[in-house]
Amino acid sequence: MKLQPIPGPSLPQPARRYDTVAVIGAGSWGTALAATLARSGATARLWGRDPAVITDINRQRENTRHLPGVPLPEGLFGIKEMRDALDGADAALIVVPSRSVRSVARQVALFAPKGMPVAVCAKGIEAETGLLMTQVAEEELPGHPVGVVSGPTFARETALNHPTAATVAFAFGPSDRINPGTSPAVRLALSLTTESFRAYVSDDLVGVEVGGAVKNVIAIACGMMTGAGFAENTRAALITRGLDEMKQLAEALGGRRETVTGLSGIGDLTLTCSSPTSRNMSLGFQLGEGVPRADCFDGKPVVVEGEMNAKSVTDLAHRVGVSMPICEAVQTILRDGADLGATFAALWARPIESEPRSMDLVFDHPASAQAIQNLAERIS
Ligand SMILES: NC(=O)C1=CN([C@@H]2O[C@H](COP(=O)(O)OP(=O)(O)OC[C@H]3O[C@@H](n4cnc5c(N)ncnc54)[C@H](OP(=O)(O)O)[C@@H]3O)[C@@H](O)[C@H]2O)C=CC1
Ligand SMILES: O=C(CO)COP(=O)(O)O
Repeated sequence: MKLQPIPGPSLPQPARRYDTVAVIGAGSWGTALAATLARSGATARLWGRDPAVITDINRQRENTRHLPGVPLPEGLFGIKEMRDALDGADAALIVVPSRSVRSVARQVALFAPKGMPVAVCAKGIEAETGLLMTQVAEEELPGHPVGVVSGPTFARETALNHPTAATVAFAFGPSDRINPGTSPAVRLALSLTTESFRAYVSDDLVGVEVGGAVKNVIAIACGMMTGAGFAENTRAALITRGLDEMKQLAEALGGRRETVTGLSGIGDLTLTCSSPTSRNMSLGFQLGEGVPRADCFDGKPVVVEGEMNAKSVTDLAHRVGVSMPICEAVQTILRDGADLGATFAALWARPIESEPRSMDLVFDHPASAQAIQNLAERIS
């Protein structure tokens, strides 16, 4: 008698990294991610809009404009034409400032074959629409799985191979649940894994992205109060209450609370609020010291996402009925020109609230106008 194979459940397939990844945006973070991909054994095609930067990357093995002093590994190739970067690639990362994500995703759609996974690595919310970055990319890239890479990752440290961890999030469809090894999240996480870069996988895009957008605004607040001369108590209060604002917004938009306590939430919030390496913290610090905006960073243009996103974050919070008083304070100072000292004094003098918010208790207290005035003077 001849034995027939018994049909059974298909075995999960092993995970395989992407061999070739296009990195669209040759700034500091795009270069650091391309270096990580190349170190993990993938071919990293790094596209930038400025041919001089690309020439430097290929000739000097260094991005002298955005990441000077960091040697770039083999396997990383600077590419001048976006079409060439995307042609035959297995996946793409979009790594430009949030305000440019829509226009860049539109260009990517011209050259990326349908089905190619695209991860957005910018941190922000679109000003005009209130959409998260992956929602913007999804509008421009129909037919592509769209995800996000986010976490506590200063570009220079990542590029210098310091131990670093981040989250890669894509939606998991039914086939991804049966075969997670073939899902874009797992494959991209593998493609980024090196001896020093550790990637976690998630399916909560909203939770991950809200963390990245809100932490920058809170970091500006921390910088402002540090620059004004206050210290650790103040910063810890802002980080903790900032985390609460992040959590409320993420949940209101359908994200998960536990994502906010992960790398892309509290991880990135702590990093960004703790170090002058952060451009957001640093802007806040200079403003807190009284430096006029035009003179911050010695007048050089610097990407400060929290400054660009304070309004989009608070507008979105209004729309979904979430109270975000710290983000609101930053927004009023940056965008409406409110006085920094008076705004923070008013923030501190708000009615007594419950922690957790779910107790839903609010009590007025007799903070006199004089007390608020006193604190405002100490801050200014
Ligand atoms: N730096 C970091 O540590 C990290 C940054 N991020 C996020 O990454 C995103 C990018 O920031 P980052 O790399 O730091 O910024 P950088 O200022 O270092 O680089 C920005 C890059 O984007 C390019 N760019 C801007 N607009 C366009 C456009 N319309 N088309 C094509 N290219 C464009 C710039 O080109 P050009 O040089 O020609 O102006 C530059 O190469 C931000 O959202 C940031 O929050 C996330 C994690 C870590
Ligand atoms: O997002 C970052 C680290 O995770 C970079 O922070 P800054 O943009 O404030 O420098």
